[in-house]
Amino acid sequence: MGKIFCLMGKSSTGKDTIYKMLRDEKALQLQTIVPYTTRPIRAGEAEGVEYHFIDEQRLLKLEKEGKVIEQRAYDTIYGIWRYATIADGQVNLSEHSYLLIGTLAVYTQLCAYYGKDAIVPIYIEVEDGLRLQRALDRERMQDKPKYTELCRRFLADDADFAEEALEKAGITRHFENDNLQKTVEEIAAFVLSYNG
Ligand SMILES: Nc1ncnc2c1ncn2[C@@H]1O[C@H](COP(=O)(O)OP(=O)(O)OP(=O)(O)O)[C@@H](O)[C@H]1O
Repeated sequence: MGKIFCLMGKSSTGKDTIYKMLRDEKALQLQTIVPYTTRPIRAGEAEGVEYHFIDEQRLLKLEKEGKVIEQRAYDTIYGIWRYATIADGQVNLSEHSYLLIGTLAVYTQLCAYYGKDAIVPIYIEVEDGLRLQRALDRERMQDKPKYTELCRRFLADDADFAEEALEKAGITRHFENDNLQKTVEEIAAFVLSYNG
């Protein structure tokens, strides 16, 4: 039986970077799940690649049809953006294992939908000062840096990933992302211990 490996961590801990490296590591044979969002499509993104871009009405319809596995809403300075994983036939755990990036709430909802045994948490951690530095460096490279949003997310992180909440969810193992190559190797070995 396959697993869904759920990468989690505060903002700028390297989830996206690590996700791409694990996804591209052929030996791990991890499939991806395209999530859905109501946020506007960004330059460089394509429908069905990073996300399926849908509007609120479509999401509501999917919800009524019982197809929403998990969803979350972010009250951004641009309005409410929703993100969701939808039961649209992408996941077949009898054939494959999957990799996705989630929040603690996503992890909990996935456990409720698929059963705790099917979901493996991978919690990534970076010391706060270093993490803020990486966030700032990344933002500064954008055409229009959004420092207010960066600060909002940084402050929200503590509540989203409170230590008690992690413990309550049974997430005890933490992967420190101090050295990218080493961290990815560690996580890859962890994934292989399930799949191998
Ligand atoms: N081990 C590392 N050493 C140095 N820089 C790193 C390391 N891992 C990731 N980074 C850099 O840190 C920044 C944040 O990484 P990334 O965008 O992957 O994080 P994220 O957790 O997906 O962030 P967010 O949740 O905010 O979208 C990027 O610029 C990335 O290149």
